Amino acid sequence: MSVDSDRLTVAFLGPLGTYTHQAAYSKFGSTVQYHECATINDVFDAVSTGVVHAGVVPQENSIFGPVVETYDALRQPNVGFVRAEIVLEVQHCLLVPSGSKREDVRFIKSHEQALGQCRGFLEQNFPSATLEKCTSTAAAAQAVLRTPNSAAICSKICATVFEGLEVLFEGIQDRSANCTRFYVLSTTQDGVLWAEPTPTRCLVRLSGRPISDMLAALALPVSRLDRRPQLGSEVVFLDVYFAEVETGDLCTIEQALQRIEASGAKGQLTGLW
Ligand SMILES: O=C(O)C(=O)C[C@]1(C(=O)O)C=C[C@@H](O)C=C1
Repeated sequence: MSVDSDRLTVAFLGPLGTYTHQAAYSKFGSTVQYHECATINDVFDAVSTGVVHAGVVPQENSIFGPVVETYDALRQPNVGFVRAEIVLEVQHCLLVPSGSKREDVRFIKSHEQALGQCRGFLEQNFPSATLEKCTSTAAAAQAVLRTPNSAAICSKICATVFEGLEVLFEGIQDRSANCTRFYVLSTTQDGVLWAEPTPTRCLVRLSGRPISDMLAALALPVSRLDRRPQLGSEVVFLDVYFAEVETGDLCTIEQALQRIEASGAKGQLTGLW
């Protein structure tokens, strides 16, 4: 779908102030129209139903690893097609209602990923606090304003977005270098204005045969491999694999997909960027 950038609509995991929002802004800037979603699944829904032209979802963090909700969504056919990636540096802060002190904090809220990235800090500084998962870091910041004795792990930006919050600790993730990688989705593979003109990488979803057989049939350089349990199967430990492959050449990819089908497995191109 080819549209002018001022008419382009981009879904992201909201509310304003999430890292996903910052990642989306770093790619699309101020001219597009942003569409805030409450969950990662809602971003996939907005993309697959054509409500928006593009969607941004977190895919992997350098401390805590793959974002499970994103891979779970990618197991289904036609949920969106990856057309770009964004890498964002993530420096987490602990935000509290203005005037609160460290000893007031009994509940710490955040996205599961951010809680995981700050595990060491939390164990050391707040060993008896109750950790509460929220749909995003900015949703956690919003919730802190309604919940006494709570704090949120989120971006410093949330102290500006939501009035009444202040930064108690800064740079609290377990390693100072911390990056999250995001996938940018479009509804289909075709005609995307913002996609790379010459792709160098693709994402292939593989299922149905042992992974060693499927990789042998693929016979292309794989730079990362993720797996999740297969949906709707009665067989235990049957997985769907996601291979990032180091080629953007459609003819080469098509031939690899034919080899995979011939081996009795299923292969679907799920991204090209
Ligand atoms: O909650 C947010 O701010 C998000 O954008 C989600 C998310 C994630 O799921 O990985 C993104 C980046 C950070 O690593 C932590 C959380």
